[in-house]
Amino acid sequence: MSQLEAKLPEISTVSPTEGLLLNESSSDTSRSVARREADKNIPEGMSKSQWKKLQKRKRFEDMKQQFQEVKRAKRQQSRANRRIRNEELRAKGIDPSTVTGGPPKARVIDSEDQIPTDSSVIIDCAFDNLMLEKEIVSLSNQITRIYSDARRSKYAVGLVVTSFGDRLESRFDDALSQYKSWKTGIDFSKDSLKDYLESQPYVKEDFSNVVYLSADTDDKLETLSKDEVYIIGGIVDKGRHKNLCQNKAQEMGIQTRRLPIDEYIKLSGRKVLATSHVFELLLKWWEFKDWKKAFEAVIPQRKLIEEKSRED
Ligand SMILES: C[S@@+](CC[C@H](N)C(=O)[O-])C[C@H]1O[C@@H](n2cnc3c(N)ncnc32)[C@H](O)[C@@H]1O
Repeated sequence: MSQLEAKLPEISTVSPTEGLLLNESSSDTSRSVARREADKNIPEGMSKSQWKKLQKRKRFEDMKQQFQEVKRAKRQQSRANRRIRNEELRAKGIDPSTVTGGPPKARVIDSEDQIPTDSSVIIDCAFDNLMLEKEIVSLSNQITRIYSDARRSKYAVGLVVTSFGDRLESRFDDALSQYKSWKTGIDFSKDSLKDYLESQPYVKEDFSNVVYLSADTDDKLETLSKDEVYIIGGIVDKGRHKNLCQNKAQEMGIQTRRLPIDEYIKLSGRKVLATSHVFELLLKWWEFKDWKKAFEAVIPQRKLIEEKSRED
């Protein structure tokens, strides 16, 4: 057991929220004394309930930090255990990679190992005011997923989030603040899509090498090409805003393309995919240069049309 775990035995197996509850259910007397003491420090102009909320948030943050430290220590420990186990196996003449030890983990590829595609993907997040709070949370989680997929992918694409601000930025600041240390692999820009595109030397003045992806066009995206910029709408709207990105692209004079979804996904299913799925599909296309294989790798099997019925 690490020194830290010895110090914090009660939180090593609980989440920050549970940790908070656990903390709050400790001795009533000591808690109320501590609270009475804290109440004496209520800043002027702040109500008691605002002060209580602030204190609760502070306790939560402290607990979260302790929880993360324990998790980090556990990770280090399990890495050390694996090293020892591998050395023991090697000493017995066994190649550790041939011995199964749990599910394989996706490797984070060093960007130098990635094959450049010379293409970029922009996640256009200009739709903050059209989303519910829970949809903002969902979008922020999708962007986190996109970042991690981009880092794990064999192929490198330039990745930019435009119109980063408002509630989306607050959500990242409050709950996903580790994003500030993502030094490579993604850029967060406060610029609007138009300003960003106009400031990039690799974007042609007439936007002819830019493609906005939209489910609402008949034109199909046959292949991806180097030197092109692909835009994906950064929005979760559960189908409320049909044609939103299609219309925006048209107004900006940007061509639109749909994924060749009818060919590979059951027609009864929804044809509008989530932002993160579309990004993942683009990465997989670069890997396989084949939409069928890309769809198979990203979309749940039950949604894929069987090869036979497709031929029929
Ligand atoms: C959840 S969808 C947003 C739908 C939104 N109502 C719109 O107007 O695009 C997120 C984004 O993923 C991309 N997307 C989703 N399904 C697509 C498809 N079948 N073909 C091309 N792009 C798609 C689009 O860029 C879209 O803006």
